[in-house]
Amino acid sequence: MDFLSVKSVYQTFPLKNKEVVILEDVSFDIQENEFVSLVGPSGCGKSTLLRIIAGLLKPTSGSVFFRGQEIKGINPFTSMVFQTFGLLPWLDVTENITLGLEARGVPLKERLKKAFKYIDMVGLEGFEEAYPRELSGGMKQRVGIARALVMEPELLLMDEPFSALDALTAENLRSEIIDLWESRKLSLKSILLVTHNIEEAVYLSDRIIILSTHPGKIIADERIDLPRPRDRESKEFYKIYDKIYSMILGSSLSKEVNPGKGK
Ligand SMILES: Nc1ncnc2c1ncn2[C@@H]1O[C@H](COP(=O)(O)OP(=O)(O)OP(=O)(O)O)[C@@H](O)[C@H]1O
Repeated sequence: MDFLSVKSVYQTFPLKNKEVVILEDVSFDIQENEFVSLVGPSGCGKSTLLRIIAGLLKPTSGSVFFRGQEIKGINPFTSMVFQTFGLLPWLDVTENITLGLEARGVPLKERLKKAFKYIDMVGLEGFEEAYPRELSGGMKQRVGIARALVMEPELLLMDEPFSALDALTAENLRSEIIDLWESRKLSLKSILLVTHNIEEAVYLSDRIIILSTHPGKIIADERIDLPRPRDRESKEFYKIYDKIYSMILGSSLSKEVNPGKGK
């Protein structure tokens, strides 16, 4: 049985009195212990697809299954990390992290115990009572990651989590996420990452799924078999990078040259 299965998902949105197809017949599976990235041109529907998997958006048609069970409503096996962190400015670090647990009805003592565990794990000790405005971008994203992990998801959904950070901070957080995921100490089994950054996708993923745009359709599903930790300078790394890059470029160029194609 597949860990996560997305089956024949279509999504349309209204635009100027017309229904525009954003996602067309999107189907793929993710297995346990896989790190999968979703890449594709801007506007191809990557974030929409994450929201559908999280159960925040009901697709126009099609379904999402988790371990064979159809997800109707919020997907309790997932939590999400956002590009712009999504923190509530009037809550401190601990309160931001425990908000979801509170909504689940977890008692205060247990909420705090779990929050402190994940605050430690993401390296935010000493900042328990800090407010988002007092934190750097990297620290805000650490709160975002702790807030997602404290829900003990089996599948972590990450929507461009590193793209608002400076290069060095992004690099540190990438390594830490890989270490956390590889440690297998958490309930976390698999990660689905949305990214524009092809190098990041090749560095992190077991598989890269490429979406075309207008409408968003899967055009490739590439397995990355390079051993970890990966060497960005290696010939093999470059080869895969080039291949993914050409596929994305090819799909957006063919749409510019022949915009009616695929409709
Ligand atoms: N709720 C909505 N109502 C109408 N249109 C929407 C809605 N949500 C998304 N869209 C449209 O759907 C398309 C896909 O958006 P989405 O954010 O999923 O793309 P994306 O691939 O994540 O883009 P980017 O890489 O730029 O973040 C866009 O054209 C967007 O304007």
